[in-house]
Amino acid sequence: MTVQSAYQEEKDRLAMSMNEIVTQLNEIGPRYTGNDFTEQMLDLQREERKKRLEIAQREPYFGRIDFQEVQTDKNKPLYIGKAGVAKQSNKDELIVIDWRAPVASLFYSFTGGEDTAAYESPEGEIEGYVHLKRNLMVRHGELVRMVDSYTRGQEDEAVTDEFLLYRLGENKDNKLRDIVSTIQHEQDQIIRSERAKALFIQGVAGSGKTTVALHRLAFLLYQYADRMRAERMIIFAPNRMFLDYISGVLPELGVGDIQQTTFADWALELLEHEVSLASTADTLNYWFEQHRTAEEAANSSGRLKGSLSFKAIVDQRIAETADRIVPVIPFEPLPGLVLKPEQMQEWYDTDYGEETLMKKRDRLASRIRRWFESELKTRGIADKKIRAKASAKLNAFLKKIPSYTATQLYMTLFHGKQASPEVPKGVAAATWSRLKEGRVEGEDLAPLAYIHLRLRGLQTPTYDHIVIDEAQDYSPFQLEALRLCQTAPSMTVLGDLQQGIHDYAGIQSWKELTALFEEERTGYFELNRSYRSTMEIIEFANRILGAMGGGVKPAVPVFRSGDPVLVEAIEPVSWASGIISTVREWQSSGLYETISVIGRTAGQCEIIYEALKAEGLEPSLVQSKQPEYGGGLSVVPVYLSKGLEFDAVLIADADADSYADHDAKLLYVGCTRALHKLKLIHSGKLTALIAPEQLTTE
Ligand SMILES: Nc1ncnc2c1ncn2[C@@H]1O[C@H](COP(=O)(O)OP(=O)(O)OP(=O)(O)O)[C@@H](O)[C@H]1O
Repeated sequence: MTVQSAYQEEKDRLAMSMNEIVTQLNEIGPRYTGNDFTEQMLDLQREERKKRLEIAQREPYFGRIDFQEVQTDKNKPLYIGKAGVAKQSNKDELIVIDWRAPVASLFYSFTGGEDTAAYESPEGEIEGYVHLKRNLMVRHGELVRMVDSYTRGQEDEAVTDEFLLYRLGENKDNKLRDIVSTIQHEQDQIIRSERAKALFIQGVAGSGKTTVALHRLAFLLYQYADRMRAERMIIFAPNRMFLDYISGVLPELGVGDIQQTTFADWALELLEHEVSLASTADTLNYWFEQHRTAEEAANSSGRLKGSLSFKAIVDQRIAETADRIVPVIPFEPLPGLVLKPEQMQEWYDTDYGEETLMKKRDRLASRIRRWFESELKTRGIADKKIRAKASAKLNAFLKKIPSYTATQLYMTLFHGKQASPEVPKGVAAATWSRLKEGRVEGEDLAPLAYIHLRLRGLQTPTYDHIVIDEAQDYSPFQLEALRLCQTAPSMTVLGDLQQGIHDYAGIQSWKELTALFEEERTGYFELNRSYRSTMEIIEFANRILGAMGGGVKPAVPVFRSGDPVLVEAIEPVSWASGIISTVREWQSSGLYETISVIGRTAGQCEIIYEALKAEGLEPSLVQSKQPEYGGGLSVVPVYLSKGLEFDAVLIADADADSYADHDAKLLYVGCTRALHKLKLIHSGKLTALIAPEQLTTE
């Protein structure tokens, strides 16, 4: 078949598909507004279907794979799209196959060659031959691009990356996008991994971790539709701006209603805002606005409070409290009327089985009260004075049964008779003085959430699946708290140790987190290919990490070449004008949609922001509490740039003063935000993290 006839064939097929989709859409009637429950349910189903069809209408499919099962001689073209569509007249005939369907996995897993390929169907493995793998790009109902990445019998039998490279070369706006049309095999394996596991993903910068996790949620909801619900899934991300940045992906995949939050917001809500959080900006200022040493990070109170040894201290305190719940002395409200401790113990042990500690405590107290009322009634005690005296005794007795909120129990660790000797005095004093005023630091939230869950449990249903992004910044204790929110682990935990810039709170090795789960319930994947940046940028960034040592695996770039990375010395007096002229040049080139000037500190970013604004360049300044990221031209402190990406990045201060030897991860994060263009300027001595041979100038 010639290219022209193949193109015509695809155009005809597209016209047929669009026609079918539009017809089906038009047949969906208006919304039902009455009170009939069955009709309401049917209306919801119709709405669901409408949403899927609208997704299909925007882009019916993006790929085609021709597959011939070994037992047959029929070679079937399968069209893969974001939402499956069956023919109205024959529901068994799929005009579009949902990308999450088992057979669609062939589109992602097939890497070329004449051998048979296979996919797992509910009936077992299906084997066959792939004849064609074709990428199709449809925009506004028109076929705009067609690339064959594999044709059986042609000389080069490996699947080519041409379409992927085309997609990677595109500019980015202010939102992360879905990647269904170009999911790579190693990413697909993670997306389609089984549900009942804690999956850990170590992925280099730009390897698609965030994107993959979001696609995995969409896959799980499709594959386990009978067991998992979007509203019982939750995503933890580092800050609200990041949540805004990723907010477009799930709706585009037809998934809504998944909770998206930060650990701090989640914990504060769980604690019913019993405490308030000292400003996160203060914490960031403390760690990033001045130089801090690795020793300071290692000895930080955050590391201590996130550790399993601190959890052991908390567990011990909970156990001591549990031991004190059932009274060891008899209750005697009236002479001769005795409730024995053995009886209370029996109620406690047998009647309230799996309840949480404080719920058991409350039930025991109610049971004692009921016993008291019924005994008084049986004995016919009506004398008001006697009753009042007995009631006073009851209240005094019940008061002695310990009752705590999470904060109250936590506070006992730091002050007073029961203070833990294992908590260093300075940490105890600082924590206590904050707690007294109802304030906590981020580091207190994991223990508090954990205590709350042990004392009172989760008010909402347990989570079917938990996603934790940037998990290298999580402590083992945080994960232990989240573990209590599930009946069995089903998690996707992703991060990059090389970007672990919050080392005053996070982990040093994945083992610290994986060890919390049974081995057979744990999966570990590595993503080493980086899709975001050009080869030049990745190679440059890898050298920075080389200076860090520690045997970290370098990122492997996709073969996408771009401009060389520029490092430019500039006179201090020309620093601001240098930044302005670079931004102007990039803007006027028309090549880049998103441009970021990345500074080392928030203070420096403010200066840059003002300078750009004075020139009428309309930048936005990214700050720690920001709820949204607007794209365009932005000025970002390096420690807030994590997770984001920009077409062009200017590192504004690559000086030795700004980036000392132990700041390699910070500089690495900054550089790996760039897709196509990276430039670094320095007005003082260049940071030693950049080797002399890395220097290229325009
Ligand atoms: N298979 C793919 N096809 C096309 N683009 C991809 C693919 N995988 C990743 N990308 C793109 O690479 C970029 C980085 O993805 P993402 O932000 O998910 O990576 P990450 O590993 O979370 O990065 P980081 O840790 O640096 O924040 C995004 O623009 C994403 O769309």
